[in-house]
Amino acid sequence: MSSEPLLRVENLKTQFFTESGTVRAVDGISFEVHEGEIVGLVGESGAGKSVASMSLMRLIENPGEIVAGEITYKGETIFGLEEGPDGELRERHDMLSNDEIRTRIRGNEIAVIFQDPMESLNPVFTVGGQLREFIELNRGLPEDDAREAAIDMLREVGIPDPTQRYEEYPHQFSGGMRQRVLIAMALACEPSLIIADEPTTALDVTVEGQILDLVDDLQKKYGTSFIWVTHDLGVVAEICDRVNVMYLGEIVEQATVDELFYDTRHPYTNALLDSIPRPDRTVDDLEAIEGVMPEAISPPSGCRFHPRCPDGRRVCKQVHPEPKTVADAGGEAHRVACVKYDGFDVGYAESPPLEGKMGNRGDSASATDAESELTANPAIDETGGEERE
Ligand SMILES: Nc1ncnc2c1ncn2[C@@H]1O[C@H](COP(=O)(O)OP(=O)(O)OP(=O)(O)O)[C@@H](O)[C@H]1O
Ligand code: NI
Repeated sequence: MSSEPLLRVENLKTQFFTESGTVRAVDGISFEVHEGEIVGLVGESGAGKSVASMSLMRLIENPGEIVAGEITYKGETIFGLEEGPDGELRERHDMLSNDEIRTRIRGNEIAVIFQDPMESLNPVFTVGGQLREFIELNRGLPEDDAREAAIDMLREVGIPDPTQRYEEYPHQFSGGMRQRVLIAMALACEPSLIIADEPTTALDVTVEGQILDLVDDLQKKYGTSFIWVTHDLGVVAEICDRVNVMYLGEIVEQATVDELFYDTRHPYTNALLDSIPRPDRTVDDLEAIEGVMPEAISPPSGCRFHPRCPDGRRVCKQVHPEPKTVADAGGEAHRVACVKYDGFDVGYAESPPLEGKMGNRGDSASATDAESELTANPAIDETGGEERE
């Protein structure tokens, strides 16, 4: 796409400075969101999806901090650093102030929908009252008009008898209906971008499907862009236009939805795909991804996925791959961070398979070499960091 993106994130790094060390929760991610598109952030628990989302709204709190990168929204700088006269990095002079972020950006320009509506809804006030107050505050409408707008929004998101439900309390709504209320609240100020952090994860599949359909309709009607955070590639397939696959704080694959599903490149994306339930497979056929994701506090050397990767070779332990464009589908770059692809040129083809991975792919030419070099225990890598099986 050639138009200026709505949101541009470049080399974003967000870290938490904890007693046990620095958690590199988001470690240099770059992506864009264009007007009117739904962009997925997908990955397992702990990949850094929520921290990335919160960073975009500058909602990271102590001991966390955005330490590098640039976030540009509609040409304005949400985050950016520059070198000061003493060589120290400091916030850029054109970076929006906390006040501007609070009054102009959050809610009005960029809204968020969280997984648990009960965290966003106050149990002691009526649903309608909360929505009305939100509209009063953010759109500056008088009470009666805000009430009417609130009822309209409830109707818009498919809540039956909105005038009556307006008077009810959050606990009187089902999970799906509460999630609809949050969508109404997010849409109330007609933001250009909505960040939805796993909003359907707690719902059953049927209700989830209904909410995804609703979002699809509303997206078309209002032209709102979305960042959709999920661990479920099934959800991605249903509503996203483009996808960023995250693993341990990094984006390992980035492509349009069609490219990602029909020309999957990264072994981690493949593993995620294999773990999606599909009608043509029984639960027994599902392949769980081997191993667990290591901690972001001491990520594995080289490619962070190498300890779990079926295609892992010795070079994967040594070289840390930055995403590279491997295909260009109609002007939409398909990027992947995996040295087994052309263009990385780090000798993947000649590199021996990692111990414990042999036999997976048939190439065992240097198996003995690999065995003698690596420790006998596949759970320990060269950096000394421990992984669990
Ligand atoms: N306040 C915090 N202090 C320390 N570490 C944190 C904090 N918040 C998040 N992290 C760490 O940052 C990393 C990324 O977490 P994040 O919540 O973004 O993951 P996620 O991809 O959203 O996972 P999930 O699917 O479980 O929501 C994790 O290692 C997490 O432990
Ligand atoms: Ni999360």
